[in-house]
Amino acid sequence: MAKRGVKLDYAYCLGKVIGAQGIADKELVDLSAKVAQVHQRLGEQRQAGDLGFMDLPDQPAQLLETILEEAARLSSIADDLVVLGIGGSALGATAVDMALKGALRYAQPAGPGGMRLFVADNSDPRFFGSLLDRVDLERTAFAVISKSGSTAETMSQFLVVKELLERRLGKEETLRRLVFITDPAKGNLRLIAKEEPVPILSVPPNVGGRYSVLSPVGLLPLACAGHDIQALLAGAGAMAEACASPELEKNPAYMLAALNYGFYQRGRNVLVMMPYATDLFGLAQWFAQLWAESLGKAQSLDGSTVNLGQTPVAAVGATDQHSQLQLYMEGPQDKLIMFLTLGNYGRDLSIPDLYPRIDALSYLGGRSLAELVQAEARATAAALASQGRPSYSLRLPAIGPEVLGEVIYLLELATVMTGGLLNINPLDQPGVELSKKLSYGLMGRKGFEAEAKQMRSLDAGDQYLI
Ligand SMILES: O=P(O)(O)OC[C@H]1O[C@](O)(CO)[C@@H](O)[C@@H]1O
Repeated sequence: MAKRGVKLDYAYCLGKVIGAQGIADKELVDLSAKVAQVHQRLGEQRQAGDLGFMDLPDQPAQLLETILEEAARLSSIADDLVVLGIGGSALGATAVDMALKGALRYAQPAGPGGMRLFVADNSDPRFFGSLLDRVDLERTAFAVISKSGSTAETMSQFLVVKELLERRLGKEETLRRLVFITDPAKGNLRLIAKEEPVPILSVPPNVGGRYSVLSPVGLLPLACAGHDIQALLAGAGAMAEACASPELEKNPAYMLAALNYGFYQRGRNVLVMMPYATDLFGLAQWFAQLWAESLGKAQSLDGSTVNLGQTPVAAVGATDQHSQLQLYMEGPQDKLIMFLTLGNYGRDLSIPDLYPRIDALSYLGGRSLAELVQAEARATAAALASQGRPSYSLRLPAIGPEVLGEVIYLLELATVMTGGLLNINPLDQPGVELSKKLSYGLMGRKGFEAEAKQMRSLDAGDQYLI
């Protein structure tokens, strides 16, 4: 069995530790039976080819070769890679790049460590325009990532960039700076690539956007940025092995799902992911999409209206101890906290003892910042537990590609298991369609005249206060 580093500590979820708000032994037994049933269903779905994300740790060597070759080609002609993509086509690459290169990664010059990765996941012209102003177009490549090939934000950015590049560099040089990642058979990017020779990689059809970070969607940008994508996949593979058992007590993804589900049933409608590392904030944002789009559903699998879902919140420790913790400690008993802690920060700064006569400072002297932030993580979980407020911790030995692969796979499988426990479909997202269609109507897209009309009737009119 491959070596694994991530551990799940759930002591502060248990009734015997935190009292009546915690999960009792008997409940765990009941949850265990439910999990075993869903495990069987997931097995059938996997057999039917519906759970493509579970196969991503074991991708064909040939595909990885192709990804690495394309990354080498792009980095030979450009210093920066701009991803044009949104949602699941953006958040995974951001999460891993931010974790591995640091939240301040844009401040680093591009160099032997790989290309700088910019993820332009918004059609906001102020943001996108200033990004285009800052990069050197001659030394910038663009990865257009859209499974559907029709997402308005991504496709409009592509049109802007294509025209800009062509005007500046001509058609041939423009095409050299592009790569498409999309569905293997359909969509507008496929159509365009038939006419214009742009390299194109496929998103497996059975892998939805938010489960796609370990497919070319995440792997190509990450390889361009110089990250070890094989190590990322190896970590995911090790976690997949560790999550093979149908037994709750032997399967960390299932335990995570059971805890989230158990607490949701008890009215904990909010799940806060709070890594104690600024560089992991992108991971918390990636998880927010995974959890929200997968579990926020109107209908159960039997067709009845249920309107379920636990609201994910992305927080970061210790920063949000001084922003949100007051609410978590004393606000409604509707939250469950998932901490991510680090055994090793990869670097440390010792705190000098500059004022030995000031007690409120001298205790810090001789300690280190890693000791402080680790103590704060422990203290926050303990403080919450003392008020009967549950939390669990994913303990990461350090930040590295293997560990991130483990966490990604763990959370994806936990999400699908939670969907099974809730008896909803965690793989679709019907609720995002209406606003897309109404936007098409507003923007005058052919075929959406009815939506334009609907929009006029829905427009409530303006009621200004000032
Ligand atoms: O990759 P695409 O097709 O551009 O979709 C981007 C995102 O849009 C959504 O469909 C929701 O609007 C997500 O599920 C998806 O990750």
